[in-house]
Amino acid sequence: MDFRKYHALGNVYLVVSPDEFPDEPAALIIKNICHKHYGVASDGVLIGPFSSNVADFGLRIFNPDASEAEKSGNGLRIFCRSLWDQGLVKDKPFTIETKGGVVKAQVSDNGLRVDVEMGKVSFLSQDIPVWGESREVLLENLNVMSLNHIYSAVTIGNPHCVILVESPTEIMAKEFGPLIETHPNFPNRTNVQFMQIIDRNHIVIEIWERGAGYTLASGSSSCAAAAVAYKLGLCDSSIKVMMPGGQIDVEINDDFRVSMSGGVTSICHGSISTECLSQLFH
Ligand SMILES: N[C@@H](CCC[C@H](N)C(=O)O)C(=O)O
Repeated sequence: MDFRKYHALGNVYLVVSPDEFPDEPAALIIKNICHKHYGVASDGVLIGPFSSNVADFGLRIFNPDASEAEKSGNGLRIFCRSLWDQGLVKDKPFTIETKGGVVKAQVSDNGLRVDVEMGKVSFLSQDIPVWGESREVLLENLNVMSLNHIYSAVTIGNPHCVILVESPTEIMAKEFGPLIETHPNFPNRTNVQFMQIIDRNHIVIEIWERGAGYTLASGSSSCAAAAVAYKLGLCDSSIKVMMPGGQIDVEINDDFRVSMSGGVTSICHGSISTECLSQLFH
């Protein structure tokens, strides 16, 4: 199975052609591919381009636990870069269909930078989803390990739970992230961000990703956290999101449509052996 490996600020994805998957991708194969010891080491697998009736290209996004994500910001930027590397796009805007909606993207700086209009965020419980009556989920209480967290929830196609803290740490994300990801409030599980407001245009986040665990950066998490900061009146509409892996620039317009811009780096191309794909290691 041939793959292209990229990272976006340390968030690693493999891009694989749909031709490599004549059937529905098996969970074992996705898990093996992503495994850091038994596979190629990746935060997810991007399968595409598919043909699409509503966009220029179609994309499916898989987490390392083999769950399918509706959207991924870094995944999308990486997929755009792989299209550019294959000569399928140039420097003009184009569209991509994901399970979480159609996005518009543009590659620039000789493939090194990609901008994506990620779509409109919603804070409504039924859209995210979060259990309970219909409401915008802003500054609610979440009790985890006898500690009360104040969280806001948002979807940009995939679900996010943003928690305001004074100083986010990796330990915080790793300790509380898995418990919040699977908290009964979130029927589809959730991505989790611990967010510090630096000033009106800068935030810091630490991330725990649904189905992937601790990651150095996340595009949809950046958009979600920035949208919450803007919604709560803590930041302006132009926000630099700083993560352990680097920075993503997010713009939010008046009707909460969110765009992001950031770097993508090619790591390698390769081929995964059949024996690696099919053995049960874990
Ligand atoms: N790394 C991603 C998010 C990938 C999907 C996520 N784990 C989910 O299940 O929603 C990003 O850059 O957005």
